[in-house]
Amino acid sequence: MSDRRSRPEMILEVAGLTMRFGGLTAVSQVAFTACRSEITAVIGPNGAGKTTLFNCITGFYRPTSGAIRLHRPGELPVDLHTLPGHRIARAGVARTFQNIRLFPGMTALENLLIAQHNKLMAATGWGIGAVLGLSRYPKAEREAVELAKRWLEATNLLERADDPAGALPYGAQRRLEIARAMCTEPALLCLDEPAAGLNPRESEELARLLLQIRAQGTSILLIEHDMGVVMSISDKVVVLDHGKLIADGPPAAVRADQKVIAAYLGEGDEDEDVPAEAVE
Ligand SMILES: Nc1ncnc2c1ncn2[C@@H]1O[C@H](COP(=O)(O)OP(=O)(O)OP(=O)(O)O)[C@@H](O)[C@H]1O
Repeated sequence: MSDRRSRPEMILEVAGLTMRFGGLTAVSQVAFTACRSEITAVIGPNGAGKTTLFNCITGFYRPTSGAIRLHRPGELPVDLHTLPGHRIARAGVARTFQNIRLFPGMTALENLLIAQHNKLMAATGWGIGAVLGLSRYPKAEREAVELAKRWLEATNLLERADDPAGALPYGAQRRLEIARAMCTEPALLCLDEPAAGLNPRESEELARLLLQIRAQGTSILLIEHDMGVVMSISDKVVVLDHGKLIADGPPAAVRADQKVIAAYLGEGDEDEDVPAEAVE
């Protein structure tokens, strides 16, 4: 009998993924893998299909064809391409968005507790346990607050725990979004342009945070235009151009790839050139 357990090193497998919008093929036959406890970056010029790929992985779009599988150690692979978004989140995939989507009127701490709503509801036995006086809620609530505080500390936001999320500076809101995603204790954290709008100091702080998240065992899939961040922290870089995968490998190899250079030069956007200084 064949052993269908996941290979230990792989967390995400994308195979023959295609997404069409009417006559437009935004993602075409894309295939790559992301490894456990690694940072995998997805880069490419504007319109290359990065966000569409992310939306397929996180369940916002149902791909036209192909497969996306989550491999967790010792478990059967999960076919993410067949699941709705909330089931994908429950399977262990968390995401942040290009545009910040916090609850601005709630405090930073409350935003992190909301992220743990499912866990807290389960602790009440979805209400039934509470009626019977069997609720494990107080303990679960204490643990949820502990976890939230741990991530507020990791993101340097502990002092702002009671401030409304909407009152935080932009860079702090970006970090809070990551903290919120981490409070769901994901196996795979998907980040859509987390460095967008950050100043160089904030980008460095973000890079350190992502390395810390990787060090504690969470795998990261990252769409990012900031090549300084991508090249300095990624274990692997996947490059899309016009919906197709054109390169896939370690940062230094990808940066030297002629197809990648041509794709970025073709775009004529100085900001997005793959910078020489970003590669050690
Ligand atoms: N919902 C949609 N309906 C129709 N076309 C779409 C939709 N979403 C994306 N597209 C098209 O698919 C292509 C890929 O877009 P996508 O946003 O995935 O690229 P991207 O690499 O994320 O770009 P950027 O770096 O500018 O964010 C583009 O031509 C875009 O116009």
